[in-house]
Amino acid sequence: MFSLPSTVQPQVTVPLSHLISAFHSPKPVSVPVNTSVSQNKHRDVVPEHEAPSSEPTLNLRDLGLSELKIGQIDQLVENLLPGFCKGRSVSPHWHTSHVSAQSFFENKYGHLDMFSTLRSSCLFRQHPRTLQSICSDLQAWPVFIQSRGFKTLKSRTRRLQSTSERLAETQNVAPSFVKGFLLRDRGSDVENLDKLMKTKNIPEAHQDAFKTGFAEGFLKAQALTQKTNDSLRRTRLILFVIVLLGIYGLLKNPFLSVRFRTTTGLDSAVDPVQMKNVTFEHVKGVEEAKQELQEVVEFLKNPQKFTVLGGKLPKGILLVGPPGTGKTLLARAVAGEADVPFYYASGSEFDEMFVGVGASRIRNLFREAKANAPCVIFIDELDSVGGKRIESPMHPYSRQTINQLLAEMDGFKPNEGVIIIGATNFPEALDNALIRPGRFDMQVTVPRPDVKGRTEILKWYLNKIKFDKSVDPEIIARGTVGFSGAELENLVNQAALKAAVDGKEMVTMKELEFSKDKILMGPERRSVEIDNKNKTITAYHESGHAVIAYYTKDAMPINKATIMPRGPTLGHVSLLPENDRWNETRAQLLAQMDVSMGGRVAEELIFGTDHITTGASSDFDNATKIAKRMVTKFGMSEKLGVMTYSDTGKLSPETQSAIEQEIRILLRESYERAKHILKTHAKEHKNLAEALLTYETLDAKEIQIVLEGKKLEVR
Ligand SMILES: Nc1ncnc2c1ncn2[C@@H]1O[C@H](COP(=O)(O)OP(=O)(O)OP(=O)(O)O)[C@@H](O)[C@H]1O
Ligand SMILES: [Zn+2]
Repeated sequence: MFSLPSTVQPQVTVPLSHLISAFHSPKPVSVPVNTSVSQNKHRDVVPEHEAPSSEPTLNLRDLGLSELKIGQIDQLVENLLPGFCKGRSVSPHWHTSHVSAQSFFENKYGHLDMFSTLRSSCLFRQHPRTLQSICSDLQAWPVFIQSRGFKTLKSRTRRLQSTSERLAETQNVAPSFVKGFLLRDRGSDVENLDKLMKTKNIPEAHQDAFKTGFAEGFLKAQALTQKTNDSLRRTRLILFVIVLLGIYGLLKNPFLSVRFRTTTGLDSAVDPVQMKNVTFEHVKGVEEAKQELQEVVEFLKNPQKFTVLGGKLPKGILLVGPPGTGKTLLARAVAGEADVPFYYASGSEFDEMFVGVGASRIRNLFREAKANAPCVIFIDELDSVGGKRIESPMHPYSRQTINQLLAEMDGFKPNEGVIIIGATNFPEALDNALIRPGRFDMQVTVPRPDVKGRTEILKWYLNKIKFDKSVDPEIIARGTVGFSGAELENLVNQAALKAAVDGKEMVTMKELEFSKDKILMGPERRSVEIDNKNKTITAYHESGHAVIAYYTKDAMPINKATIMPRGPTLGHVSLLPENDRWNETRAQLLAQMDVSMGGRVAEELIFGTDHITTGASSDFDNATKIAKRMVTKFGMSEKLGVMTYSDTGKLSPETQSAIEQEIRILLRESYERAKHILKTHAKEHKNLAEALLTYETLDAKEIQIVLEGKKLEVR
């Protein structure tokens, strides 16, 4: 009899299938009745199961456990693996002596298919844990299949062996027996068990304990193995998930994804956009460019019409102009007018560190475009892909990319209906091969808008917001020389924001002027505390500029004077050209110099030579630049004649000193003229300075009222 004291420690292990076989042995010798009944039943129903089993079948007697009762085994199992036996009774339909693995794969190969393990591991754990189901589970583990799980068994044995050894020592059981049992052939091991009991003269009284220990050890080992295998499965599952995540992450990696996208043709650069909503109507102030592009639109609308007549249109059009002047907008408008797909690509997208990636993207782009002709391909920042083919460590494969672009452009016929529009701010940086006939052979300049263009652009964007009737876009346009379309759009937007912040319902000239100054000179610095003395100096300085501008015939009309600090300045006077000046006369240049001098002259006249300030430095910069250009570039000096002096550093010392002298004379004469005007109009100067101290900012009309000696209406 197995007595199952809970203190008995596990000692050795045998394959569970042996134990199962033992339960259902067809040769019960001294097995109690209840066991033999179920075994007989089993034999009656499925006798064929026993014969083909390749697994050594052992019975309780073989194991020396013939006196072990089912109830005892249950109790043992329940003690060691609580819950395993819950509700278990020897199932009447548990009739197999050969325990098959869960799948064909396992039966065939002797180990688990990793994927099926992962798929089914959860389900397994949810099965009712009858001994049979546990056995089935355990059966699947290679360690329990003697013929195939040798390695695992050995390693596991080693682990258990060490436990057994320790226990054997403490319980006076020879370690050699344990080793022998585990490592040798099962049949002889079982014999050894019986023999050992005899040879070691284990007393009868201890034999039960020995057997119980034997069985308990087996079951504990099963539990241990199950745990190990569970955690092994879990680890495998976690590893599998990590590997999957890793693969996903790698594909998301820019380098790999670029390769992936390009090789699969999924590059985002080749997604066309239908440009119906953008037309020439949306592009203002660049009439010439629009006219030149009109014929391209006609061609895209009806390519056959052109080819029938033998006409040949350029393959590539190069839009050249400063940033923000509407090149992209124009290209979109071409596609929109013709109602064809628009393929946008930025040159920098092709500028790849990796060999072949840029070239491959170009190939993809052209392949897609040709398949969807007629269409427009727009390559922004063409200089970054089509720059001169220099060897640079920064762009090691740029040569390949340009060559690919050239090859693609040569690769389709003019009548295929694909128009390539490139845009650049630096046409001089482009590779010569790109701009020869047959490639980008048509150049369209998109300049900064003139005053008329600026007015149109301002009107266009003003119409998108609420603005007061008093707003005169032309005045703003006159004060925004050199602004691009994008900057004008920004100006209107900033004015709208300012009006909203101030709680106004409409945008007025004030907000527009405000945002113009902000863009030109930086934000207002209202928080800056300027003392009265400095405020007074600034007021006289600024009104000095204004008075000179007002009384000098060729000076530009005044737009505004202010002593409000903004950006790096404490105040300023803005002048408005009536029109964009394409040329300037000598008188106009001298007038500009005089106006610049006005600030310092005012300081000197009002506060004395000892109290002049540093505030005039930028005025002198400006005046000196004009004087220098008059002498060295415009041939406006009698002494130095009609000659240009580009690199003054390389000139002879005599010429250099002659130039310097001429510049100095021009500046001194200018200073004297300014002084004369301010002395003559000292009263007006004073009135204007006081008005500025009172009102901070005065517009053109108010300045005129003050200078005419009239009283300003209280604001
Ligand atoms: N002539 C214009 N008419 C109307 N809007 C314009 C004009 N020029 C620029 N804009 C506005 O400025 C925005 C930017 O212009 P766009 O991108 O076309 O300039 P770009 O010349 O292509 O600049 P970049 O050289 O920096 O690429 C446009 O979306 C448009 O809102
Ligand atoms: Zn000044």
